[in-house]
Amino acid sequence: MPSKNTPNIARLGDSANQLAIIRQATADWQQNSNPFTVLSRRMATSLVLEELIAIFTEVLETLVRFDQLTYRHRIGKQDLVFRSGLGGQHRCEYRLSLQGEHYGELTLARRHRFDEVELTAIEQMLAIAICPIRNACQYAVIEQATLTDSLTSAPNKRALDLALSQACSVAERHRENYSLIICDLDHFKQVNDTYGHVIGDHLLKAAAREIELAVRSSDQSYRFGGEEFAVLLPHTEEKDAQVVAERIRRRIANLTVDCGDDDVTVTVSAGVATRQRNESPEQWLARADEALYRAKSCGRNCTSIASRIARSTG
Ligand SMILES: Nc1nc2c(ncn2[C@@H]2O[C@H](COP(=O)(O)OP(=O)(O)OP(=O)(O)O)[C@@H](O)[C@H]2O)c(=O)[nH]1
Repeated sequence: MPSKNTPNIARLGDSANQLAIIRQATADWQQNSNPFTVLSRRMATSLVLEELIAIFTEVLETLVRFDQLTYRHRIGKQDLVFRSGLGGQHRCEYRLSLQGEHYGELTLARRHRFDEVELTAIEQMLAIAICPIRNACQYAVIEQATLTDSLTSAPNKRALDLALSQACSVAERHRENYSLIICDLDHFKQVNDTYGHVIGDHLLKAAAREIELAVRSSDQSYRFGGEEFAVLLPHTEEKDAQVVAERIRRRIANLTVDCGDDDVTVTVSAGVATRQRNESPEQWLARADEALYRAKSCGRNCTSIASRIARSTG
């Protein structure tokens, strides 16, 4: 049953004439080539910030000439910069905000000044674009949150799953070496039991930071379980990944968290697996896990390398 605010065909009347009017109005709106209508129509088609900025740039260009458009925004840890064209010495800059929230900066540049009419046109276009841009920014925040561990701010298990399957495709296509390290803090239950969960959480955050500091910026670390971390290393063969795992292990062994009377320390065990040809993300992860299990069995605070599995090619 439609609510009292929902326009429905019955309330508009049953006449074929009224239906025709609605259909014609929709067709007019869809075919209208006025840049403002085109912009509002096209901006409603995406929730992806980069696509919206590309649409905005394309439609604005039909109205105002400019040499460069730059949009910048920071969402969480991510700096977004979208740029098209080459710059000029005259600029107009807009700080995009709506209801007190900031949604990035937009800069237009060209070799000669923007006049009053052009500035008005740009501002009217921005007035249309701001709501879709706000929606895309909020969507990106939510999307980022679903990929981020809330305690350590490291990417989470879901992010690792996506990265592993992407790494498998790239590794297969380009015959690249990709390695995976799985690290698990040793006897972490004892830390929680002895010092409490707050200290346990501090230690987890500190361990995540140490792992991040131990790897190159092209590598990515993840918290993928309670006290389990993973590092994905592109273009890295087994022996180099082992060096990184050992560096992580030493950094964590040197880590202390001050808890008043005591300095709490922890060690980590690590398993290293370099992806084999035709290996699925699950098989790769399972081999890294098996290596970790071996490191735990060997007394912990050490690194173990995954066994290679011979595969039939037939
Ligand atoms: N403080 C804190 N503890 C967590 C969190 N997630 C998991 N844990 C704890 O991590 C501990 C993991 O314990 P186990 O799986 O028995 O492993 P362990 O004690 O580290 O032993 P080994 O892995 O065999 O060396 C459990 O006590 C969990 O409660 C968290 O977010 N915060």
